[in-house]
Amino acid sequence: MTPAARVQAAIEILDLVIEAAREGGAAADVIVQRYFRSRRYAGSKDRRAVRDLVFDTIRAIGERPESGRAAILGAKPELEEWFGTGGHAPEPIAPAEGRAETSLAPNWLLAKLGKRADPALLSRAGIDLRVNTLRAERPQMLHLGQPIADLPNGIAGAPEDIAARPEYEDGRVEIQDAGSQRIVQMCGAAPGMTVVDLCAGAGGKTLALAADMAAEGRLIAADTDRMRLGALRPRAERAGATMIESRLLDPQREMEALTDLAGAADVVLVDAPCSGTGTWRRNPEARWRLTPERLQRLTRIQAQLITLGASLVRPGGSLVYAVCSLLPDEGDHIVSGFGDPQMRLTDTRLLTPQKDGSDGFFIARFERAC
Ligand SMILES: C[S@@+](CC[C@H](N)C(=O)[O-])C[C@H]1O[C@@H](n2cnc3c(N)ncnc32)[C@H](O)[C@@H]1O
Repeated sequence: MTPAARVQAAIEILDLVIEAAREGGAAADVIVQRYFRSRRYAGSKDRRAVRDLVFDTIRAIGERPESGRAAILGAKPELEEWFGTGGHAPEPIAPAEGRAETSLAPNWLLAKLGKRADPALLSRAGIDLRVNTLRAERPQMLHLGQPIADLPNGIAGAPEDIAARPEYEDGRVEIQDAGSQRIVQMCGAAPGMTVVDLCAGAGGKTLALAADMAAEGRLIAADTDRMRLGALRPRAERAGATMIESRLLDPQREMEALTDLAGAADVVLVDAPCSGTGTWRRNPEARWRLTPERLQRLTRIQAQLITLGASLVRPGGSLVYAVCSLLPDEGDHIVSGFGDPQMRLTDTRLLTPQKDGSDGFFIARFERAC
C-alpha cells in the first residue's frame, strides 16, 4: 500500500469506529481485524501502520468526531500532503472542511474527572500476567517479564505473543492487568472460604480468587450475561480451578438465584459494570461511546449491586466493590450513598495508570459487623 492508501484505509476504519461508538457496535480492535480480513492485499507492515494511525488518532481526539477524515485532519495535520494525490489516496481537502479538535476527553467527562484527567489515561498499556499458583510459581515464569513488587504472583512487560505460548496455553499464566490483581488481593480470599464473585463475567477475577483459595472451598461465579459466564468453564479447566460454581442471574431478580447465599459468604466481590474510564489505555474509543444518560444508568445498577452484594456477606465477612473507572460518580459517590449501617468501610484505593502503572480502578472494602 502507498502511504496515501494507508491514510485512506485509516479514514475508512475510523468511520466504522465512529458509527460503532454512536450505535453501540463492536470495539475498535475488532473493527480493524474485520477490515483487513477482507483485504488480503495488505501486508503485515501495512496493517500495523494503519492500525497505529487509527489508534493514535482515536487517542488524540477526545470528543466523538464527525467523520474519519475530520479525525485524521485534526489529529495528524502533517498527513494533509497525501490528500488528493490520486490512486487510492483520500479525496482532496474541501476549502471549509472540518477538523476535529484534539483533547483528552469530552468536556463533560473532563469536568467530572477534575484532577484525575491525566494524559497517562491514554498511554500505551503493557501486558501484565498473573502466575496461576494452581499450576506454577512465579520464579519459574520470570523469563516472561519482570516481577511486580506488591503482587506476589504478578509479572509486568510480557511479550505480545504471550497468548500463543505454552505457559499461557496450559494455564500456568493468565493475562491480567495489575489493577485487577490488586482488587483480588484486597478480597483476602483463602482456602476453605465461601466466596461470591457477583459480576464474574468470563471469570478473570474468579480464577484469581480460586488460586488464592488453592481451589478449596466454595467459589460462586454469578453474572447476568450467559455468553460471558459460558466462557468461564473452559478457562477454569485450563487453570485447574474446577471447584467454581456458575450461576446465571436474571436482571432485576438476581436474588432468586442466590437465596441460599444470603448472609453466608465470607467474601463478596462486586466488580460492577461501569463506564470503563480507567481502561482508555486499551479502549480509547470508549470516550466516544459514553453519554451522561448511559452513565446515569450505570450508577443506578452499581448502587443496586453493592446493596445486593452486602446482603450476601456473613457477620464478620467482607465486601469488595470495584469499578474500572475514575469517575467519582461510579466510585466515591456510590460508596457514600451506600447506607448500610452494618457495613463498615475499612479501605478505599484509587489506582491510576500514572501512579500504579495499571488501568484505573476505584476499590472499596467493607466489613459486616459481627
Ligand atoms: C466489569 S465486568 C466484570 C468483569 C469480570 N469480573 C472480570 O474480571 O473479567 C461487569 C459484569 O457485570 C455483569 N452484570 C451486569 N449487570 C449485572 C447484574 N445485575 N448482576 C450481575 N452481574 C451483572 C456484566 O454482564 C459484566 O460481565
